[in-house]
Amino acid sequence: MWRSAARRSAQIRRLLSSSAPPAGAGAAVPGPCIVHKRGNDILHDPWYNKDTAFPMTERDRLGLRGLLPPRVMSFEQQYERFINSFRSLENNTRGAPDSIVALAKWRILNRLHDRNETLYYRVLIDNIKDFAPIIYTPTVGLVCENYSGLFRRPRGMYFSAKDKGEMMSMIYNWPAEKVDMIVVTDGSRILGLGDLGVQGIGIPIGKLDVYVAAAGINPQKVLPIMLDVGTNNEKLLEDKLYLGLRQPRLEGEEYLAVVDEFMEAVHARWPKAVVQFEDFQMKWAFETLQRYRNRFCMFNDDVQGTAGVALAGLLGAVRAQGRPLQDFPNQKIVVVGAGSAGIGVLSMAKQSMLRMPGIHRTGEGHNQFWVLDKDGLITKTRKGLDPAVARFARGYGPDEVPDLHEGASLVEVVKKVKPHVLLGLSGVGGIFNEEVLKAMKESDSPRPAVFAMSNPTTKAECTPDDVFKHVGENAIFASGSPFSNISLGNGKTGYANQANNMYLFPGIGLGALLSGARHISDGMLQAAAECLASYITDDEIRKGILFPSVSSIRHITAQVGAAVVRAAVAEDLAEGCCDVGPRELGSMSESETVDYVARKMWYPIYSPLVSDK
Ligand SMILES: NC(=O)C1=CN([C@@H]2O[C@H](COP(=O)(O)OP(=O)(O)OC[C@H]3O[C@@H](n4cnc5c(N)ncnc54)[C@H](O)[C@@H]3O)[C@@H](O)[C@H]2O)C=CC1
Ligand SMILES: CC(=O)C(=O)O
Ligand SMILES: [Mg+2]
Repeated sequence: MWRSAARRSAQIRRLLSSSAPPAGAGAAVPGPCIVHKRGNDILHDPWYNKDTAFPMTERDRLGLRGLLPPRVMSFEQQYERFINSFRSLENNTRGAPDSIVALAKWRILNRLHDRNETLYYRVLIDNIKDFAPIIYTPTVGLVCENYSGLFRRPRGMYFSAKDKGEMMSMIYNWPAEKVDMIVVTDGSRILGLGDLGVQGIGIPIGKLDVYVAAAGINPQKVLPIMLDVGTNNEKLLEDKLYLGLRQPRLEGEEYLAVVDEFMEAVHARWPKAVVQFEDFQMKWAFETLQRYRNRFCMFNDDVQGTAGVALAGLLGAVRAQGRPLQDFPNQKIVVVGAGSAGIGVLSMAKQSMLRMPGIHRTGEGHNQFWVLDKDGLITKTRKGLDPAVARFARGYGPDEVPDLHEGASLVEVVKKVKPHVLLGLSGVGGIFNEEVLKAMKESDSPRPAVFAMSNPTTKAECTPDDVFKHVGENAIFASGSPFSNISLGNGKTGYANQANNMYLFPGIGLGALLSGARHISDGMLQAAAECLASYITDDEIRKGILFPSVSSIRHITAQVGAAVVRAAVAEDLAEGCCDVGPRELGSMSESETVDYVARKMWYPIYSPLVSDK
C-alpha cells in the first residue's frame, strides 16, 4: 500500500509543479474568456481584473484605455511587487503584538483578493505554507472575532431567519451561472471560539480559499454562505456594530425549516453543487448530516473530514511504533472532547478497527477508547447521554480494568490507562498540562502520541515544546493549527505535524464533484482517509512525521480526489461530470484517475478577455 502511494505521489509531483500550470489546465495559451461588461466595470471585478497587466490590445478592446497608467506590467512583475510589499510589511511589523501583525497580513491579502483574484490565488498557491495560517487557522479565527469591525465589502451570500420564504428567489441573486462548491455555516461553533453568529462567515471564505488553492476549484464557482439564525452570544447581541440578526438563535423546527429551505434553493439552482457543512454546533451538525446526506451531495467537515485526518494520524502512530497496522485495534486511545469532531473521530476509528482482520475482539463491544468531556470520563452511568456518545461510554463496574469512575479527571485517566494516544478535540487551550503530559511519559507505547487538534492556536490543548519536554523526545506530536518544529539538540528535530481537516476536505469535495456523486458515502470518506494515511513513507513515519507538508497540498488533494472518485464509481454512486460519464470514469486506471483529477484543477493564469458589450 505504501509503495504504490509513493509512486502515485511522484507521478502527481510531475503533473503539478507549483511553479507551472498543470498540463491541460488552461496551460500556456489559455482560451479567451467572454465578459459581459466593459471599462471600469471590468477593473472593479476581481474575477476579470488584471490591474496594470492588461495589454494595450485588450485596453482598446475593453474600453480601458486611459483608465490605467500607461506602462504594461507582466504577471511576474505584479507577483514580485506583491511579494515585496508583503515582505516589507513583515519587516516593518517585527516586534509588534502577534494579533496586530496577523491582521495586517490578512488585510494585505484580503485587499488583493478583493481586487484581482488571479494574482491572489497564484500567490496563495505558490506560498500556501506561509499564507494558509493567514487565510485559514489561526488568523481566520481572529478575523471572525473582529469581523464586524473589519467588514469593508461583502463576500458570499447571507440567508437569515428573516428571509424565510424568499430563499428560492434570493439564490438567483448570486451572479455566477454555475456553482460547484459551497461551504455553509450557521456560525454556532466557530473553531474553538464558540458562537460568533454572522461573523463566522470568515470560515466558509477561508475554507473555500483552501479549495481553490488545494483542489483547484475555479474561484468563480465557489460560494461561501452564512445562515444567520441569530446568536446566543450576549456580547455580540449588545455590540452596536454587530452585523447579524440581533435575536437569539432559532431552535427546533424553526431552525430546521430555515436550513431545509436553503438546501432546497441551492439544489434547485445548482443540483450538482457539493455542499460542505462547517462549524455547526454538535446537535445541528449530526442532525443536518443525517437529514441531508442521502438526499444531497453534502458532508460535514468537522464530523467526517476531521475523522479521516485523525484516523490517518492514528494509523501513523501505530506505524511509528514499528507495529503492523493490524495492531490498531489494540491501541489505547484517550479522546478529550465528545463533540461533533471527537465523536466523528471515534466513530471512524471504531469502524476501521472493526474491519481489521485476525484480532481477538468482541465486535461492537470492543472499546479501546476512553472519552472525556467537560464533566470528565464518560461512563455508562452518565445520565442523559446522547446515543452517539453512549456508544463510547466505559462500562465501569468492579470488573473493568483499570479501575476508574464516572467523571474521572484527565490526569487520573492518563495515569491509569497509560494510553498510546492522547487526542484533544475539546476547544480548551492548555488542558494537556505538565501533569497530564508527564503522565503520558508512562504510556505503554514506545512512541506516545499527543494530538492537540483544537483550533485556533490559543485553543490547542498543548504545544510541541510542552510535549517534547515532558513526554520525551520519542513522542509524536500533531496539532490542528500550525506550530514550528522543535530543535531537540544533537541535530534532532521534534516534528510539529499539522493534523487539520484541510488535508482531506478539498479532496473529498473535488472527488465528489468530478465523479458527479449522488451523495457522499462512508466508503468515499474511508478511501480519502486511507489515501492520506498511505501518503507518508516509513522513513518519514520513523522520524515522527505523520502528515505531509502543507506545501504539497495540491499533490495530496489530487490523490485524495482520485481515491474518492474511484470509491464513488465502485459504489455505483458516480453520475459523471461534464463530458466524462460514469462508464468512462469506471474504465480509468488508478493513475489515469489521478491524471484526470489533476487536469481538471483550475490554475490562475490571465485569460484573454473579450467583451460582448
Ligand atoms: N484539527 C481539525 O481539523 C479540527 C479541529 N476541531 C477543533 O475541535 C474543537 C472541538 O470541536 P467540536 O467537537 O465541533 O466542538 P463541540 O463543542 O461539539 O465539542 C467540544 C467538546 O469538548 C468538551 N469539553 C469542553 N471542555 C472540556 C474540558 N475542560 N475537558 C474535557 N472536555 C471538554 C465538551 O464537553 C464537548 O464534548 C474545536 O476547537 C475545533 O476547532 C474541529 C474540527 C476539525
Ligand atoms: C479545522 C476545523 O474545521 C475546525 O477547527 O473547526
Ligand atoms: Mg470546522
